[in-house]
Amino acid sequence: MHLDVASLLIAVTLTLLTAAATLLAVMGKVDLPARRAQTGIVLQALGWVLLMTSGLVVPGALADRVLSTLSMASIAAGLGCSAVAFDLWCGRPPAARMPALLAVVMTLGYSIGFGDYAFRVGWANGLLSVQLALVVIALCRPMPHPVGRWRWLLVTSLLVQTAVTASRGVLGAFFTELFPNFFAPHPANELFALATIVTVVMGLVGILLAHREEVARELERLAHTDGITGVLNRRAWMTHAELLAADAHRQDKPLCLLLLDLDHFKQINDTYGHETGDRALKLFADGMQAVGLEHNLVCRYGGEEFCVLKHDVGLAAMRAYDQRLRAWLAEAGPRQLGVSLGYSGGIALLLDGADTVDAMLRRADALLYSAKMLGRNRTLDEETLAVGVEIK
Ligand SMILES: Nc1nc2c(ncn2[C@@H]2O[C@H](COP(=O)(O)OP(=O)(O)OP(=O)(O)O)[C@@H](O)[C@H]2O)c(=O)[nH]1
Repeated sequence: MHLDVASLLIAVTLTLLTAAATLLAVMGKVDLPARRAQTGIVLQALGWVLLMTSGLVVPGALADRVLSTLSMASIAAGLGCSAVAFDLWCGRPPAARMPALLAVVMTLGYSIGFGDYAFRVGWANGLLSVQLALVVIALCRPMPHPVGRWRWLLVTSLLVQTAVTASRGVLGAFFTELFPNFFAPHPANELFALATIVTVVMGLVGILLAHREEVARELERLAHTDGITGVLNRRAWMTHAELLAADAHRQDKPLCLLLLDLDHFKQINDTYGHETGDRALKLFADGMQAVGLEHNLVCRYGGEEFCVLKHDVGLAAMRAYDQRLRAWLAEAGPRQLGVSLGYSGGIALLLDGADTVDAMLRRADALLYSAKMLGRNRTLDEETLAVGVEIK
């Protein structure tokens, strides 16, 4: 079977253009990592179109130099964008500086040394393979969160690309007479074109899988958190709380719950509008987390009610938390919102035996109700209520 290099290179370019068009068409409205991946593949496709066009002009002429240099710049920049996308999908801040620097240095060197064929082929392919190898290393490093098998698909695809690109660099730089031209019939060119088609397809599948995983992670996060305040919603909080209660029973450790309800919240909505009401809810949740120290499981329980659960701490620590929160709100409410925020609360401790989070919530709710009846802006617990004293 005879392989025709020109047709293979056209097939590479078409594959890349198809992959770029597919990513733009099927991903829809996307977040930052997917946008970077789209830009990456579009730039690589553009780079190949420019490379193919450079084959149509007089070799070594100015047009060849300009088209080839732009092509290298586009391919290297595309690789840099893809590297940023992979970092973000892996849950890491993107390390964009090194790929960008390599892309700039490679393009400049290529343009300056264009007249020397051996240099430019060795230089461009050498630095591109370093860029590829760095992406592979980044993908192989331990991840902050579990990632799917798309990682290994991309690693395999990039490793193949690294190997063929590096071999082209070595052949071009040191065995120049055996490797006359990118478009010439040569086994290395045929292998390069075939490997590129295969790796583009693998890369496309890897990118789509990584994007799908990111979307699934985001959906899960949204299902667990409250949209306005960013803290856990009641359902997700209950799941965690029940596990903590089971642990506390097993290890005979304290567990303490505080149920809070903003005072006269309807008035805030009515006076300043719902948007300010929403900002007040967010500020309140921020405060609950800011003063939390450790072991602080916060949720928006519903409407203007919040709940915090602390394990390994008793009544005194929860009372101290309540005081810190009141002090924080007294300062932050007027400053950030122009409104004073007050709340009533009820504290419940996990009791021995078969006590549950549900039962704790019921007890805390009864105390919260008493706090409202006593005039609001106070927190009650079973002890203070029994002796007729309340924290305020
Ligand atoms: N802005 C905003 N308001 C909300 C939200 N959820 C519930 N609310 C409002 O919270 C208010 C709760 O009103 P009430 O149950 O009368 O409670 P309150 O005014 O705080 O009175 P007390 O609890 O008795 O001190 C209602 O006006 C609800 O519309 C929300 O997500 N955003």
